[in-house]
Amino acid sequence: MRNSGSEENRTGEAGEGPAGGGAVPTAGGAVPTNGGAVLTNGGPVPSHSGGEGGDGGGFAIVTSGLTKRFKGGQVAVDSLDLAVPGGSVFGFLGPNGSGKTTTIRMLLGLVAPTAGDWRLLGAPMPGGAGGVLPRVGALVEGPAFYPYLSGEANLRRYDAADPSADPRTVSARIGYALERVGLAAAARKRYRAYSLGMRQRLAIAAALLGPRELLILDEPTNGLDPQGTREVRGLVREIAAEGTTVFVSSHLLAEVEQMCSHVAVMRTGRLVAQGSIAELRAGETVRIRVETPDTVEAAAVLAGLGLPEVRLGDGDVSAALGTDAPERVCAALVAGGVAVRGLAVQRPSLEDMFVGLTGEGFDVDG
Ligand SMILES: Nc1ncnc2c1ncn2[C@@H]1O[C@H](COP(=O)(O)OP(=O)(O)OP(=O)(O)O)[C@@H](O)[C@H]1O
Repeated sequence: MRNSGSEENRTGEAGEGPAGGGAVPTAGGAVPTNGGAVLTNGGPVPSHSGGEGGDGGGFAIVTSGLTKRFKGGQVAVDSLDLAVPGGSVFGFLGPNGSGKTTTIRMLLGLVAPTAGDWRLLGAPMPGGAGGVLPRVGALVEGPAFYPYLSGEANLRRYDAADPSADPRTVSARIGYALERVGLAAAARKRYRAYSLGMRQRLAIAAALLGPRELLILDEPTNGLDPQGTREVRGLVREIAAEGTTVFVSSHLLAEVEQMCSHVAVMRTGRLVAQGSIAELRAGETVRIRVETPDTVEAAAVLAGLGLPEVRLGDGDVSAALGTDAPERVCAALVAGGVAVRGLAVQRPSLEDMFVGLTGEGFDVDG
């Protein structure tokens, strides 16, 4: 998402136009169906792609060989095979410029792929867009909000631009969306008086103006202060807990680790890793570290328990824990007369795991 950092300036005074500058309304049926997209076949879509979105029984998004080469030859997305399980909170992780926004724009039919196939909620795209996009809420590049209108009035204007939205139910749907993002009490406040976090929550409300099985959010915390970031992360978790599949891009590893059940990692347009965080963690080495003045004795106890990779430090000893219970290790140390000053179970961070997977560091710039 590119709106949030600079939006503050654009909306500081009562301007005459919407604040999001050039944004495409992407909630539900407002997304162009892109019927004219030319696809070349990058390979068959996996057979497991036919499931429903939010029930956990299938894949909400599947791409096969999805590729975007811009005029001038730059390949922004290179033969991408994604499988986003229904019901997951799927973190789409990658440094700036790695192809996340281009992928999201292709998924929503906002830009035509050069090659490849994709399905949303089981429907082949772009042909199925008319039926599927009303079930998909999206936040990409930020909706255009008028600074001098209230949050509620902005949502009314936004909804009016969606041909699939039923005007008879607009009040109820807006009420629900504002309630859902915690802005009911601020519904009548002017947009320009909203904090950054409130603005972003309003943008998410715009994506929730209908019942959504899939929510696609492009860097929803970009440019937010810590409070706004917490608000948006909490909201994403709540929406996911209600059964909506959430596909959220981010360039922040720690954010994905906190918010997501699954992750895919992009680097210069290519997918370098994909899976559930639990799967990715399955191969990790958990270590136990004991702080003690009795390092030699402690090392002997750990070795006696059969723990591998015992390492002696200055005032501490560590070993690979495997599936052993830390309390058993603690009891053995105490029984062996070791003075235990501290005991810690150390799990590698997601960043450590990606370094292990990709053989290089993750360029975190946030
Ligand atoms: N319309 C375009 N024409 C030419 N090149 C483009 C266009 N849009 C994006 N690119 C290039 O494609 C690459 C991927 O950009 P993209 O915006 O998809 O990455 P990103 O991971 O979303 O990064 P960011 O978080 O900075 O938006 C970049 O090198 C970018 O400069």
